Amino acid sequence: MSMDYATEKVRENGNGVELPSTQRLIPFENKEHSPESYEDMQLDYSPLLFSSLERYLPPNMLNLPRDRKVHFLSDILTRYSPQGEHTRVQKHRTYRQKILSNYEPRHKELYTMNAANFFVPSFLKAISENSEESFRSIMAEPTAGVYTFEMFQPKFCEMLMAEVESMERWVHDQRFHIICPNTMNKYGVVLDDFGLETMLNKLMEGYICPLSRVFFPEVGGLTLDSHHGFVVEYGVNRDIELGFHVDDSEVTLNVCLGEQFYGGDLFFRGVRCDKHVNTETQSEEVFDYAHIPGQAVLHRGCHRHGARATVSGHRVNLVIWCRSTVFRELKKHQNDFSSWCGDCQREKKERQRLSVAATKLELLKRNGISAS
Ligand SMILES: O=C(O)CCC(=O)C(=O)O
Ligand SMILES: [Fe+2]
Repeated sequence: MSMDYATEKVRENGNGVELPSTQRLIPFENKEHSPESYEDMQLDYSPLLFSSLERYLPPNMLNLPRDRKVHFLSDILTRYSPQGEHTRVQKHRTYRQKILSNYEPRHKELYTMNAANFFVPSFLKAISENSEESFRSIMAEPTAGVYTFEMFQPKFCEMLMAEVESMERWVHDQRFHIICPNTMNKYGVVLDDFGLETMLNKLMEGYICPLSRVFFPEVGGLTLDSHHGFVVEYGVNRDIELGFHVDDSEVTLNVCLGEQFYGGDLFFRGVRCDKHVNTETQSEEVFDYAHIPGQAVLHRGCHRHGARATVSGHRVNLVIWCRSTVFRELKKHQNDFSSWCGDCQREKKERQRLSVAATKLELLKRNGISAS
């Protein structure tokens, strides 16, 4: 089975460049500082990016006026972006503005987080208790690192599907050319592009982060700071299946919204780091999951998976790829991921086994020598 990296179109070809030492962010997040909101400002990059980066400002800059901080951070971001990337960011901004100023939402209530109306009570209770015990009380972990639980109210799922239908009708009527959810799914919409970014960010911060902090701390679950939120659709005249891949995320939330369908099972095949992404699957890593409307699946982005053919009916899933800038940066400086990669773990065990064997042999030899 060959492996694909599912990516979001606009993130392809990102490169980094070295910054002059005079203009640097500090290497560790200042957790005591509460960042300001930049949502009301006209910016070249996501306002959320400015809020996340604020915690990395040199201490003497933290209390400067917002426009000074924006200036400093934009300068850094522009240096990081090769011209192509910068143009892409600008184009994407214009693209979103075009949608936002023309598309009339069908269910405005979806665009603001309303926990009591969105989530089922058991989920809300577990989140408010905020402990591993409370999370486990509403979850199953059918295979290591895959958590399933009831999350959304049926009304929310119906409204979101109706909203997506209305977005698609608008796209069709306007003959608007939309960006696909990612490089693999051709049917569906990027919810962030249609004005749901703020709501989905609240969903990530308030309702995914508490879980990822407990279940996925070693892959950036402690520091999720951005997301890519989209809906994918399968069935007749849509995508049929989804090939074997890893997500462009640290943690993925995948919720089946509906409707009626046969097939479409998710298949999981073990967690891997970039180096081992194409290695063989071990029998204990094989796990298949049948989607149930309203049920969420939470897994690491690097847990290799795909979706089997939806053989009849229509399947609609909400997918949120959650990312951590800090984790991605740290990953560049490491090469042993044995705390989560199945093959790094196997390699480490093998190294330990060889080392124990070598030590035993050495001891035997020494004993042999001293015995003679
Ligand atoms: O169709 C599904 O449920 C899987 C979707 C998925 O894996 C993805 O979009 O990354
Ligand atoms: Fe995926």
